[in-house]
Amino acid sequence: MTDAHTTGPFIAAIDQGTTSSRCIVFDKDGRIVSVDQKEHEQIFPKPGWVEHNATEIWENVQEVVAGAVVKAGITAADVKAIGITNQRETTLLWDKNTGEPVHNALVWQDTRTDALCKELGRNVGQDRFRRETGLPLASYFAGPKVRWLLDNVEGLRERAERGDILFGTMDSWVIWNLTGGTDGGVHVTDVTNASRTLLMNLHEMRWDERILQSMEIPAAVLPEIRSSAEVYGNAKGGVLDGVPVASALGDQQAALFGQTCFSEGEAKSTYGTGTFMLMNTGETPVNSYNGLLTTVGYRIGDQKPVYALEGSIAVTGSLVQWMRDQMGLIKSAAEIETLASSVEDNGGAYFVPAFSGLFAPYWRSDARGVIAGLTRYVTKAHIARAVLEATAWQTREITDAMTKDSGVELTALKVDGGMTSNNLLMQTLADFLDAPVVRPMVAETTCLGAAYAAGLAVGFWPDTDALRANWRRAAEWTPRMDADTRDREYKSWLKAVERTMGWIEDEE
Ligand SMILES: Nc1ncnc2c1ncn2[C@@H]1O[C@H](COP(=O)(O)OP(=O)(O)O)[C@@H](O)[C@H]1O
Ligand SMILES: O=P(O)(O)OC[C@H](O)CO
Repeated sequence: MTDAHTTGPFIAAIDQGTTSSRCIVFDKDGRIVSVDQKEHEQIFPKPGWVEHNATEIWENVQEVVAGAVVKAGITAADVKAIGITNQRETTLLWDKNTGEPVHNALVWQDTRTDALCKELGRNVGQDRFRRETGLPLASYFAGPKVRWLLDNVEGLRERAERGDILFGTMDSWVIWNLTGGTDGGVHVTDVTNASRTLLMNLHEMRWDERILQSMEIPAAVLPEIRSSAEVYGNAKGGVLDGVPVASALGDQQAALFGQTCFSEGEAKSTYGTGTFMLMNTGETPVNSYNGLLTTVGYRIGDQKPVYALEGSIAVTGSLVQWMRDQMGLIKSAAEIETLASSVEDNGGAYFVPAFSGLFAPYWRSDARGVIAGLTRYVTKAHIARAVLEATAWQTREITDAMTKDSGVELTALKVDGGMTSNNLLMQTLADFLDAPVVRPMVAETTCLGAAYAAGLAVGFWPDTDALRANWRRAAEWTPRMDADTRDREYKSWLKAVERTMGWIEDEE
């Protein structure tokens, strides 16, 4: 049901995430009117391989859109635009004549392209990729996943070269289906998603022909690159039939937008399955010399693109899930706070969750997880504490790199995402960063950002100043730890990180 104080019209945002798809309906003040959400299966065919069934995902998306619209008690006529946001880099190829995926989607966490990336590094050179795309050559990104599919699904390369196959990250897949699929669906992506493929020239916002050649990817499979806020087409069929599909942003860029980080130097960090900190660097891409990514923050219509520096951490909330599902040490994610709070400190234990190698600032695919400092004294409560500290220390490493690259000292950090409901974690974060941590009223900043971009595209909101006015602080944590303890603990953490490196040998 709609909130008693809200009247239409509304914007609907779809977030196709790593663990679930959700749809949220927002009103003009950026308040949530209704939410619907559904999880999808995580498929682990081999160690290091992670897949999603894209057909299941599209069915879930349709279900949650219908669910959110019904819960809001509205119809398509009340919805001015649909915004899309998505897990980034997750890669799908499908047949444009049948609409059938040719293989499960390869998820961003999947490491099967490690060897391919090493080979590309030797043949083409790391520097070329960094220079043209802003990214290090790593299995995280979409391009190598496309190449793997073309090389490993029988007959696929020929079909792709004939023009029968489409590539997309989840934004493209959802938009294509939403706008009609085999019946005239539009095949597009936005600049933020394209900037995560290792295939887009970051300076010119176009597919890079030389990189496509060296990756052996036919241009015929690629979607058109569009801005993050414009009408791509109208929804065809379903409960939102006829509503303009008016934004697409990778989920982390959407959170930057939803946190209204529209000025240079403003940053946010989102704590979900993984953690991603983005800092707005304005209209110029800033090169990173400290292990961060240079990426597109957003582009509104035909305005200039806005760039960002990003620190990506692969494993944060998923470590809590692992403690729950694989270790059985807690029954719910929230229980980690109770368990960790039952002890004063980590008891000397440090947990570096390098399950998919280490992302920023190291980019080491040969690293694997380590629990260091174990003695008989350590209990499961100390491990729970070390799990939470791992997220906070990894954030600290990224803020250090951001300061070095941008020259901007962190004065406060805007946070969002599922893990921010953990007060102990938020306090630990403020302690380790030695800076205040601030959470906004609407913690669903990813959907909010997609809604804001779609709303700007159709004139629902006039400009970014109107969006800023909606941002309100809900909670703040200030640092309490003394400098000596912080420095000593940080040194121990860094020592534990060293122990993770070089675990995987080349031939593995
Ligand atoms: N109270 C909590 N303490 C620690 N982690 C939590 C808590 N609640 C949820 N999480 C973690 O947050 C993640 C879910 O956050 P969410 O923002 O929905 O993630 P995503 O968008 O990546 O699916 C899960 O990995 C879960 O383990
Ligand atoms: O779906 P999330 O929130 O885990 O986000 C995943 C990121 O976009 C991966 O780059």
